[in-house]
Amino acid sequence: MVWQVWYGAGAITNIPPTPPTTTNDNTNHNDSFSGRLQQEYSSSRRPDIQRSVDASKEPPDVDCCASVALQVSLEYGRYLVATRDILAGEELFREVPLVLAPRPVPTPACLACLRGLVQDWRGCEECGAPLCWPRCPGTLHGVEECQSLSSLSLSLGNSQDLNKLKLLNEILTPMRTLLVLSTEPSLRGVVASMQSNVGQRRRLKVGQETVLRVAQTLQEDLDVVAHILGVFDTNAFVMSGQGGGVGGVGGSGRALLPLSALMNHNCTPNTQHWFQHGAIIVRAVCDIPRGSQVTTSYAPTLWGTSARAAHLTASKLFRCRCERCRDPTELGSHLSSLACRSCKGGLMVPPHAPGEPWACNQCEGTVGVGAAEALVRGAGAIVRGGGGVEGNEGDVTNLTTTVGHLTRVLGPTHYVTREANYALLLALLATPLTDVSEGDLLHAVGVARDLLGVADLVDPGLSRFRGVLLLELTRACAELLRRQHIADHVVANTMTADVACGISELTNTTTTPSTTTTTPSTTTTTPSTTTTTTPSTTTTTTPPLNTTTTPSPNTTPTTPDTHQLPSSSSSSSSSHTIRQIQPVKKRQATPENNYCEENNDVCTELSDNGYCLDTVQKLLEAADESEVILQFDSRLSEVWELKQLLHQLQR
Ligand SMILES: C[S@@+](CC[C@H](N)C(=O)[O-])C[C@H]1O[C@@H](n2cnc3c(N)ncnc32)[C@H](O)[C@@H]1O
Repeated sequence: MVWQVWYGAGAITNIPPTPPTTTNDNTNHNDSFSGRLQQEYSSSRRPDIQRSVDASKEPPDVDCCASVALQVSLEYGRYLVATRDILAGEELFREVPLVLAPRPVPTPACLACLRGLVQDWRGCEECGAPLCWPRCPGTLHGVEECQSLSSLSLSLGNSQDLNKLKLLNEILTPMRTLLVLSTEPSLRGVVASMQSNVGQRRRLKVGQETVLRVAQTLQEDLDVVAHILGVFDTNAFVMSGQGGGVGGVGGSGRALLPLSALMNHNCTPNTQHWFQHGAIIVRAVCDIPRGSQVTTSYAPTLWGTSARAAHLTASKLFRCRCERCRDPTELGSHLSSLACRSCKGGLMVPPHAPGEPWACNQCEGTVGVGAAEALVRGAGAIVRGGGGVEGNEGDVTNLTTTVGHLTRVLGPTHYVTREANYALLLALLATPLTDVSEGDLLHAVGVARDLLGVADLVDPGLSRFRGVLLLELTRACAELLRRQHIADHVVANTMTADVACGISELTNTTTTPSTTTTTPSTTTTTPSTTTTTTPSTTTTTTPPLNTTTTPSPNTTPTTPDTHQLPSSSSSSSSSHTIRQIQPVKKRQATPENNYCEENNDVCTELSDNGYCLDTVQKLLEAADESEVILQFDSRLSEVWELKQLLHQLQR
């Protein structure tokens, strides 16, 4: 049974409070609504604290879900565990947001649908706040909010003042939360119990200026505002318009999802989430044994350990100690390792203990921390520079050059190189594949295979990253197959090793592929990965390129990417035309005319169109898998197009 949480009707109100992670704050109760909320918030953090910690020994008490239950520990706070053996692909629950608010950025978003606006936006006739058009069908900008904003006299009227826009987006988070709680008082306990890390934030001065500014503007209690802003920064999910996001309109904002927020972090998570029809859908990506934590990743899974740690300590104020973080090789993916300068092919692996030198895994070479960090910082300039990744997500030429630079500076396995390679893969296959050169298709096959190897290690199972990679690999292979056959080039021994390898890779993505990819445009040495399990993530956002893990004290943690899996947000293409398969003369499969050599077998059966049925079948199986993974994804239609093409080849 899938647990659905729809607030306002049968909402959960029995979530125990957060265990103590901070000392108590000064409280200053009064009779105002905010005072009452603060009172509940404070009481939930005092007498109940001990109880909630003791409750960790009790059976889980989230009562309405058959699959997950709540547990509490001093190390992790509250977290969800599986109450039974859960299978990969099972949906765990769906939840609609309690509150949806724009991201606290200095750019205008329509307050009704949260769609980003170009500079020339229209103001709401009543309060002047940004709307995409006066009758936007989005439902988020209600009468009460409009009245509250009018009373604040922010004089927004089509403002280009970035500070004003930022302030507006900032105040909307507490304003909307307080409005929801005033109409649904039963939910106050839920919000009050959510972890806000408010004590640590105050000590570290994280976001304190924002708290002050927002509290003053709203004339609300400082502690209440601090709690709500802390709750959002600690718990909110970025909800994007993909799949009919906000208000059914398609904007993107921060969503407060109290149940989903109980999933703790792991750098190799066992769930994945999507947004569809305004709700989050949480699904297992791999089997989750009974009693295990149900986890998500708060940082892009493709990022290296230091980048993830910097993000987690700055925005979520904790240090992750998962298996991947403790392993300098990152489960064999070597996403943080650097190319050794002393030997060919060796990798400089980060030390176990901070401050120790990095050591080559093949020769005796070592490099000091300072030099290693300088190399990574240098890569930042490449990524952000004129021809880098940022702003050039779709530019094959620039990305090819960037990948070359990064491969030389950092090595082929480093996460920054692989992120650039991922961007390149998407760019290569973004145009209709019939227009992509054979060389680029072959290169895409090599990159996709390499990244699938990484995914197998750090983001395995039915993760979106893996789904997208499977889709791209299968699309490229299907096009190569179709094209080679049409061109009548496919005879014994003429098929290139890359195509053979690419197609055979589809049949078994856990087999470590050969390490060299011959690229027509560039030559990339694909890193060999030592392990064989699956998965992936994707981000086109440039990760932090420093290795420090200290939170910067004076900055508001950027939660925009809270809980956002490395999303290959750039969907690589919107429409792919499927060409009618050209009739080709039927050939007989013989050892001399054998285009199934990649399977180490003679092609025994051909379709009426002359395609090897074995190969098409394997491509179809890979497409089926990506269909399961991308079931809720905006790229699902591309999987269907691919399958349509493969069915044509099969006939
Ligand atoms: C979204 S909340 C998760 C629910 C939270 N544990 C609670 O009790 O409400 C995020 C916070 O949980 C804690 N947390 C999450 N994952 C963790 C992990 N792997 N190790 C330690 N703390 C973790 C951190 O304090 C983090 O700021």
